[in-house]
Parts: sequence; C-alpha cells; structure tokens
Amino acid sequence: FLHLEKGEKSPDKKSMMELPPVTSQENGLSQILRLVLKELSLFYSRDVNGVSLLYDLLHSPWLQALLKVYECLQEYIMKKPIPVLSQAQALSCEALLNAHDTVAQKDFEPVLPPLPDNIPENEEALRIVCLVKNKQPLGATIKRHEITGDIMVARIIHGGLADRSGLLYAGDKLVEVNGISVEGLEPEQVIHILAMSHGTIMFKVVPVSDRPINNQTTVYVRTMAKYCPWEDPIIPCADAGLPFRKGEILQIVDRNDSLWWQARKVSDFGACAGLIPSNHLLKRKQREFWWSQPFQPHSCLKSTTYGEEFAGYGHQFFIAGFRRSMRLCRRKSHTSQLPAYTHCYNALGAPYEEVVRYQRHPSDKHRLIVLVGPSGVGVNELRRRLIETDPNHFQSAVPHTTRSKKSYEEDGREYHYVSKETFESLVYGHRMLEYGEYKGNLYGTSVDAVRKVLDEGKVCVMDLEPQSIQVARTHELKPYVIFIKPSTLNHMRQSRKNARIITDYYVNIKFKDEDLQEMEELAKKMETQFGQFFDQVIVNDSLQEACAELLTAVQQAQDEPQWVPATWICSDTEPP
Ligand SMILES: Nc1ncnc2c1ncn2[C@@H]1O[C@H](COP(=O)(O)OP(=O)(O)OP(=O)(O)O)[C@@H](O)[C@H]1O
Repeated sequence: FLHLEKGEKSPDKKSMMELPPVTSQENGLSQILRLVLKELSLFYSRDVNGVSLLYDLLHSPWLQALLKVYECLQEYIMKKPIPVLSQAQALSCEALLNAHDTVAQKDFEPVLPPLPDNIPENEEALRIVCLVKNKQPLGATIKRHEITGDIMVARIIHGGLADRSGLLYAGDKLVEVNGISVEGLEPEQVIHILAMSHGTIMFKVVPVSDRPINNQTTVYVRTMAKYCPWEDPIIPCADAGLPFRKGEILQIVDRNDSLWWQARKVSDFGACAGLIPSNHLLKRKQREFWWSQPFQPHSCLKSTTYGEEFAGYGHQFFIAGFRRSMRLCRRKSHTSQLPAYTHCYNALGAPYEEVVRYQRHPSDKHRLIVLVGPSGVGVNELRRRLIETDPNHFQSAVPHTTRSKKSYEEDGREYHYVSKETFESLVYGHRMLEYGEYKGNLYGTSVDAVRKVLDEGKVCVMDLEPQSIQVARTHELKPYVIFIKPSTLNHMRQSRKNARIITDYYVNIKFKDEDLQEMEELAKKMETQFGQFFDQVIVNDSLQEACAELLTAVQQAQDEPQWVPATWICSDTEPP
C-alpha cells in the first residue's frame, strides 16, 4: 500500500492536476484514495478545522486494506488467472472418486482457507483448494491415469460444489490431500483418506493446462428407455449416475464425453447433474439386451372371440367411433403384426427424443387428444362424457369400414363406407392411424377423418391401442396422450359393481374378478412398454373425478406449454 505519513510534504494543487494519468492497473480505488489523501494533507499541515479527523479516517489501515482486497477481487474476475492467485484461493468442495472414476460422495462445504505459511516456489504450477466437509457431495470423480499412474480429477459434475467453486477441473492432477501425498496411492485409498478426514480438507492439485470448455447448448430430451446406474456394470461411477424412468424429461448439460453425458431432471432442477449413458451407448446397450432376450409374443392385447355386432349407446345424440364392431376389432387389431415392431422399437429406436417447450397458438389447430388404456378401464365412458360436456367443441373421428351400410345408418355418420380396395389403398398410403379386421370386414380410423375434425376448429378425441400411438405422433396431429389407469383391485371391486364389460354377445356382462385382475396386469404392461409416450396419467377410480381431471388435462394440452418432440416444431432438428 501507498502510505502517506502525517505531515508529509504534499504536492500543490496545480501539480496534482498535472499528475500523469494512472495506468489501468493503478486506476483503482486505492489510487483515488491516495490522491484524496494527498489533497487533504495539504490542508492537514495548515491545520484546517476538522481535516485531521477526515484524514485519519481515510488514512486508517483497515479502509486501505478493504479497498485493496476489493481491487484484488476485481483483478481476479477480469483476468481469471490460472492457477488461482494466493489472494483468491478459496471455495471449493467435495470429492467423488473411484477406481475408474471412483466416486467418494463425501460431504463438504466451501471454506475460505487460510493461506499456507510457506508458499512453494513453483506456486504457479499448483493450486490449493480447501473444503469443509458437510452434507453436500463434492461433485467430482477421480481416476488413475492409465499411463502416468497419477490420480486425476476425472469429471466435474455440473452444478455440484466443485463446479460452482470453479477451482477444480477435469484433468487436474491430485498431488496431496491434507498434506498427504497421493503419489502411488490407489483411488480407493484417496477416498479412504477423505472419509477419515474431518473439518477442513486441503487438496493440492496441478492444474490441467487446457481446461475443457463446454460450449454446447443444452438440450432437453424425453427418455425412451429406463436406466438404473446401480445395475449398470460399466458406468464409471454409479453414485454419480442419474437414474430415470421412461418418459422423463431431462436437461442434458454436458455431452463432451462421447459415452457418458451429464443431465438433470427438469422435475428436480435444483439438483446437480448426474451421469447418463450417451445416445450411442444406450442404443448399444438396448441392442445387446434385445438380442439376449428370447422372443416373446406381444401379450399386451387381449384377443376375443367375435360374435354379432349391434348398435352402441342409446344416448341423446349420436357420437361416432363408439360402434361395438370397431371397438371389438380394435381389441384384436395388429396383434399379429405389431409385437415385433414394438420390441424392435424399444430395443433399437433412439433412446432419447429431443423435446422442446410448445404452446399452441390460439389460431393453431387443436392438438389431437388420444386416450389409451386396458380394455374395460373406462376409456370410452370417459371419452363419451367429455364429448357430452360440449359436443360442439369435442368430437370423435368417423371411422372407415368395408362392411355394407345398414338401412338406419348414414354414410359419414357411423362410418365412412368404402370398398376393400379403397380401404387397402388408405392402409398402403399410410393414411390409417389404426385398423383391423372383424368378422371378415376391415375397420379403421384415418388421418383424414381426424384432420376433418381439427379443420373445423374442434378438439378431436379418440382412443387408440398403445402400439398405434407412434403412428399418430406427427407434426400435424401433435397428439397429447392420456393413459387411463385402473385403480387398485379393492377399489375397482367396489366402483365396478354395476359396470358392464363389452362382450361379443348381445348382453354385456358384469366384471368378474379375473377381468379386473387382467385389466390391472394389462395396465402395468402398457405403462412398461409405452409409458414414454404418455403425457398424462389419470386413475379412473371415481368416474366424476376422472372426468374432471380429463377435462382439465385436455384444456392444459391446448392452452398451456408442453414438452413435444423437437421435430414437430422445427423439421430440421437432428436427434442428440
Ligand atoms: N370410474 C368408473 N366407475 C364405475 N364404472 C365405470 C368407471 N369407468 C368406467 N365404468 C364402466 O365400466 C364399463 C366399461 O367401460 P368402457 O366401456 O368405457 O371401457 P373401455 O375402456 O372403453 O373398454 P373397451 O375398449 O373394451 O370397450 C362401462 O360400463 C362403464 O360405464
């Protein structure tokens, strides 16, 4: 510090004005203070009233020290010196470590460390990081360098303490922990030292010469598979892994490593990131898993024997798409065609689907509402009730059939009646969202039938078998998929006492216990296989409550922001 002694000869005002401009380095608060003190000293020597008090105040060592510290920090912020200068040593924490990337999720909190007594001569090459153990993990992993055998910081977990401290980097070489040299130690031994340490822990590291720069933009993805780090034998550090279920939305924050990415769940944004297998790696795992499984025929759908068709509900107005033949046909639809596809998709499709936040503009067409659920759960009951709340706003799509029209039917009301050739051309042209055969006739719902409802400015509500969801997931329809889930067996026994299950016979029959059990099993299978596509799950326990939930969900789908595949919004988006 520049020190002005009391009574020291000060320059006169003119010469003060002519002082050469201070360099940018000097152009700080200390310099201004120095000039003020010089000015004051002029009056001090003349014993001007009150000046001595002001002079003493501004001359006090604590004020000058405070300004100097402030300037040091400013300089540190501007220069980001490597390694960290002694003035700015500080703040860092935690440690995760393991044989490959051993993680010792030790608990730490940052501390402002005392400066070491004797700073080594080669200070420039070392960084000293002090941490205080607390309940937070360090958020870094260590490993042994394959060639040199050095203990290295393998990864810094995004958002963890080490990351936030800004003092530890992947590639830093660990030299000492609490004064103990780590040379020749195994990563596990280093972890043991950490585990045994209490209070402040000091790491001495040789900083990595090229700090990794993460200049990738973050992407959001929907997980198409589930992942459990503790069941993964090849994850570098299971404790640093991020477990996820199918259908969760993740924010991928680091893709520098081609095998292990870092991500966090949008449902838990405050948490630090975790390791997840990269797209490529997860795909490989799925492929290996798929080939290791014996072929299992698809058991998600129930097939029935087929009786006669008769007209459906006798409600006050006609709602298309509730015809018994269509519903029974759907039950057996695709059972022979889709299983292999479904398994293949799960095994070989992209494990992460890039998603973006989408909010429908009021002038855009409505999103298609798709209801999915095991047979008998109440999909059609709920759909019918929803449409009845506002038939001018909610509508079903009119299905196609190749069977002949009955005298009381109207073309385009119950069905679109078409020839087998026309129907088949729609199928081959990929114009059918789903289709099947019932008693020698074809039944199905076309994209055009859905489009017609949407073009009229209405909300199209349809039920689909889960394996058809993929077909409906297009930029144009932007389906919002709601899974109708049965409640517990005990609840169902009560609530379904008077309910009737649709049969192939003229009289619908009451639910038996086996029907309820089968429904529960089917629901589980559907969730396991197709849960990644469900935007919403509604448990159909009380019909009234389920209806209210459905209405709310449908309104949210149309009016509030939702995660949708990025390809629906920008067609040139590549998968991550
Ligand atoms: N929450 C509920 N409480 C009581 N009864 C219900 C409830 N939900 C649906 N039901 C009744 O259960 C029966 C079956 O419902 P629904 O016909 O909607 O089944 P579904 O899921 O469409 O099955 P499918 O596709 O096989 O026809 C109907 O009698 C319906 O009124």
